[in-house]
Amino acid sequence: MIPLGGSRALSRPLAALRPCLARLAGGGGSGGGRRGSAFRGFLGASSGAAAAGLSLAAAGAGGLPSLAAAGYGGSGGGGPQPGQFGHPDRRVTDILLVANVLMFGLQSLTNNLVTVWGVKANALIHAGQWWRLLTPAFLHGGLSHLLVNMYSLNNLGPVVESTAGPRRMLVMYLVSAVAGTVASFYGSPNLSLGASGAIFGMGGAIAMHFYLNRDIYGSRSDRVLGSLWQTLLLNLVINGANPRIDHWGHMGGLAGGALAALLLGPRWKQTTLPTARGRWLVDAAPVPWLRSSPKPLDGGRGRLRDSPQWRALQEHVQAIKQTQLKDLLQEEARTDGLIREAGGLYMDFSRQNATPDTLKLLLELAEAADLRGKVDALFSGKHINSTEDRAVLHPALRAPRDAVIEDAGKNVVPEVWAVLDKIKAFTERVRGGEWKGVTGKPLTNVVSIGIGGSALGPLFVHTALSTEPEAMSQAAGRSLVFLANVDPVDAVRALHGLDAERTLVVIVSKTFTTAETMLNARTVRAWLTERLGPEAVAKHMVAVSTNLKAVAEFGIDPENAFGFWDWVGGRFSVSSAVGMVPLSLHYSFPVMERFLQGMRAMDDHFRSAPLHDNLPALLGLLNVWNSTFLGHSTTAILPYQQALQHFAPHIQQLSMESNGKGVAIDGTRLPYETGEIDFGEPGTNGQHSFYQLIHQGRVIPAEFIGVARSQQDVYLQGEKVSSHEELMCNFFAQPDALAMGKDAATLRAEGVPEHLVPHKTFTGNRPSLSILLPELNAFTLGQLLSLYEHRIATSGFVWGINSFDQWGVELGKVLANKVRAKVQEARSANCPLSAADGFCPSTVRLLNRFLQQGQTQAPAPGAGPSFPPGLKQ
Ligand SMILES: O=P(O)(O)OC[C@H]1O[C@](O)(CO)[C@@H](O)[C@@H]1O
Repeated sequence: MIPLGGSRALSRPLAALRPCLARLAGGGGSGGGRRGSAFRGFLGASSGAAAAGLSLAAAGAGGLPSLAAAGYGGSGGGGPQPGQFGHPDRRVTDILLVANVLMFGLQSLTNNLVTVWGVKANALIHAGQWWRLLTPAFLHGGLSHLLVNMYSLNNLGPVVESTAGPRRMLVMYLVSAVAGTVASFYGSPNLSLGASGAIFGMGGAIAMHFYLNRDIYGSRSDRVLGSLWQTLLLNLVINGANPRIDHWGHMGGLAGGALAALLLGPRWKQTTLPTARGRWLVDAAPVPWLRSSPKPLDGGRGRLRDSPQWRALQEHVQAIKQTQLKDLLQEEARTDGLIREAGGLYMDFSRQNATPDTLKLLLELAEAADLRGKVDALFSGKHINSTEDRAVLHPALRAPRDAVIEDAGKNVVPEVWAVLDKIKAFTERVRGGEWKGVTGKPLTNVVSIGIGGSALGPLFVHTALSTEPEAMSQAAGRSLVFLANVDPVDAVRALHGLDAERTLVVIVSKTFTTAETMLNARTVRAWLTERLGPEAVAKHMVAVSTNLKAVAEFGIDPENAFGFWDWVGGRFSVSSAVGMVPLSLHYSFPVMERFLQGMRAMDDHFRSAPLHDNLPALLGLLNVWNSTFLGHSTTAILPYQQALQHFAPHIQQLSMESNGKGVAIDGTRLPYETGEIDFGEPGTNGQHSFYQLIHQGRVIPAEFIGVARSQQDVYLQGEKVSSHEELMCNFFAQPDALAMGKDAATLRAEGVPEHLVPHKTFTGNRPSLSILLPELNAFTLGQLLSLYEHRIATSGFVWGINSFDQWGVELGKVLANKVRAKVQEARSANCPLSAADGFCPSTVRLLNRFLQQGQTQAPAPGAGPSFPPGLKQ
């Protein structure tokens, strides 16, 4: 709003208004009293509200995210865009725009009689002309005044309309308009007019909406609120001292809009509905009059598929299918655009079936899926593992001591460091020989019992560091083996030849109920106590678990247990005590601390780098591109580094248990496939095994991981290159072979016989990406692992699934319990199973054959364990 008087065109009708005002004010002539002087004041003013409106509009246009894209407003996920005049989702905004323009036309046509009739004039309002509380919001003091306000309305109106709906938006607009005039009426004696009070109200409504619904929007709320605050501040700095702006009107409008949004909503609450599946957002606005109907809680997945961003990528697939990598790879600029580096890790994805346009579209999809908000939710302890109502805070496991990361209002970092300190003290005592076995010998062998996430990650790290010079020297004279499978053969493999007197057993199980781990733990306990007596448990067995009660019941002193928390998923637990206890025993705590620091460095990068340069985010998006859009269901993980021998099996669990889901996070069936089949082997072994298929059979996107400096290199006299260089030559050759292929013409030119040409042809155009590490040590290993942890989370966030639960593993476990009971029954009754036992005919036959052929005998009561020969010596 501006005090009226800046326009010469208005001076005549205003002059006509003057006696009337003076009379109503009880003053005489033109100058008496407060109102008279104010009247003189505005006659000299100009339409200086322009800057005020413009700056707020800038926040609306540039700073505010597309709410529709977040899945909470508008239609089809795309939502009304400010510039799309005539879009059905911004009808009220358009009506208001037209109304203002028409009114301005009328002001001109009537030689400002309309202005005189409607302007805010305190004396006339006092006299009962109440319409003047609303009408000033539809009048303007000049063309520039109108244009700036309409620009602002065009930016902010659709945001309010998409979040609150058209009717509520209209009410808020009118309330803000009146609130602006009322504030001006009480605070300023000047005549004034303009839509900016109402437009400030739109800003207030947006701010209130994002504040009230910050649980739903996550970091998006913070960004919007931050942007609005900045705008307001800027406004005050630029225009605060400008007497030609009706600040009362602006502030009144702002407060009116905020209050209207507070009362009218929408105020979203997450809940379930008795009548529908999944979780819903229900509008709990205090004034129920204009409440919205419930919406499925989603963040975008179902609707993400219908979004313009998704459709754009689908259409883009056709364009990509017209391209050939052998041509694309000639483009220098494209190559530059598809290479990134962070923390010394170099990532080249120019051999993806992708162009910079693909990247742009994928980043837009990430925005539509609120990837940034979901990442922030992860790091800030929101319970994003909604089916288990748990936070997902594995980054807290490697956070610095002074970090603050909260779960349910409690900083978890001190607890993390309490356990790390305990691990450090314990492992130093064992490694230093202070902690001895029951026979007084130092404990130099470690057996780590655990399965899945309680084994695969630590095993991968153990192998990766076993040839790294420093770790190797720290591990001198020590051994570490992993016992995972319940197969007794695995127990023999792990224990055969071990000296019990020098062996420390670490039982690793998040739940401490996993059948395989607990049977193995009982087996190894029997193996130990048979040799060293029952007192061996106290000195030779420790545990890592979240279930310290079960640990105590097993017979392990809780003092010898290392806890972690339900906010650490099993497959994300390498950096907890799960990995830190056995690996620090073997490699020392300082080496493993560097591993944590490497993970932290990549966590920080993931959290803070823009998505465009964010390695894990880009990897995750490329996964979505390959698997969902291009239909490649498999990913090959191909480290050219024998030390990474167990990397692919760990990633297999990390990825497939996380993202192998059939329903979205709200329980609705997904309209697309998620997850990928991961497999891999180190090069060059894989080349002599399955590479045939990836070169000429199915198209399988490959991830090549190479290391510039080897942990151990050999360079023989007379060889052209060192052994590591020989290995790396393959690392560089294979991606090009996949991408470039070899065509029939080249083969013929080489004189290949015609009947062999089809067999020797390589179609090429097969996607891969290459990651190059400077070297493989504890730090870079941490970076690599964190890169893949976050890449997998990114894909899951975009797919709209819960990557942090694993209900799919339960059914088989339950059925195994039933089989166990029936096997025991059948053996003790010495009677075959039948259909009455509740199995299908096939299982009955298989089980009976097994019982017939198996040689297992239950031990006689009171007899010792029946150990196989491999465990007897
Ligand atoms: O650490 P725990 O509780 O023994 O579980 C082992 C593994 O079993 C699983 O629950 C799957 O069965 C994995 O998610 C987990 O890593």
